[in-house]
Amino acid sequence: MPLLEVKDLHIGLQTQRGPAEAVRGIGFSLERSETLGIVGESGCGKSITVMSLMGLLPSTAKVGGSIRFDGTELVGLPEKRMCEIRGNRIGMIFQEPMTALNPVHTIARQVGEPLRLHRGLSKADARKEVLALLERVGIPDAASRLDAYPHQFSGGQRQRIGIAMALACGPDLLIADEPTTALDVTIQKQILELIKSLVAERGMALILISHDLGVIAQTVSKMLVMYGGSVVESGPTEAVFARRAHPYTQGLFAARPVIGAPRGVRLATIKGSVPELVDLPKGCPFAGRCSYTVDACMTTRPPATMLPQDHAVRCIRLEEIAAEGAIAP
Ligand SMILES: Nc1ncnc2c1ncn2[C@@H]1O[C@H](COP(=O)(O)OP(=O)(O)OP(=O)(O)O)[C@@H](O)[C@H]1O
Repeated sequence: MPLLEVKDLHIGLQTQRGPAEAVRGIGFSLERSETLGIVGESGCGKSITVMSLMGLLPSTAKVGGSIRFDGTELVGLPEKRMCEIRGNRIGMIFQEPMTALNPVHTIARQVGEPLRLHRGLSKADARKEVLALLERVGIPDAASRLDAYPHQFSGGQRQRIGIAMALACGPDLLIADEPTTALDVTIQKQILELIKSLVAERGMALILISHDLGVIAQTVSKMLVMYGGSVVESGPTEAVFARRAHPYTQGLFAARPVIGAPRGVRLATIKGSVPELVDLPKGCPFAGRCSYTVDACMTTRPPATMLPQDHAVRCIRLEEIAAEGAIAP
């Protein structure tokens, strides 16, 4: 049984322009200790997807389909039972560490809180455990800083504290939503290395959201490419990187910054912008921006075509695009 199995997940949200589907029938699964990346432009539904795994969607959201975590169905799970899973079996690291940290509580209190809540540890035992965690995530001189407040730490250190909090109860699944985006470039690498080493050391499964394809390549073994609330391509990271079968994936690769590119060379961008949820076409979500679009793309939801190695692509023009030699080697 996989640790996590998501099937036909739909998430409806109330937007300013009325109700809209932010996630439109996605599926994936994750074994214990497996690592999965989610890529896609801003607004394509990555955060909403992982928020649904944590039971943290707005109360007006409508969720359909199934999210099975270690045998328990999370869709429709009462909040009390969801609380037993969130922060205990599933830990989350946020883009902005202050999302997880409370400015008015000491580090010892807040990192220790999940330990007291879920593990029933005494204050003194939680404090000992917090010290060990802070030392593991690389907070210098942690023993003398247990009673400090978040603002007394740098941005990188706050993210380390956020990681300690997410790990406190030894979760089976760690979710990291753009965990390095808000940090200085030099710190980004260190935080990513820390996450990777902790995931390997503790045998946790990982879901990493990143817009950085380099980070995805270095960190996860399989990946989803999302667009307009759908998964347009998925598979082992190596296979997706090698073939880039969907026109949207090709666009993402073409638009990525290349280290060492001559100055003044402009990056390619994907023409057009992400459509608003209420304006998504009935068929392929990318149809409005894709240079291969034909009429059928606007009306038909593309079924998944399976390529070797469990690599799936949702594009009805896959064969023509391959025949035109448009696929990058
Ligand atoms: N609470 C909300 N109410 C209404 N619409 C929302 C809400 N949260 C997100 N959305 C919309 O849902 C869509 C998906 O958002 P989501 O945050 O999941 O995208 P994302 O791919 O994670 O982008 P980003 O990288 O910017 O976080 C967007 O169109 C967004 O505007």
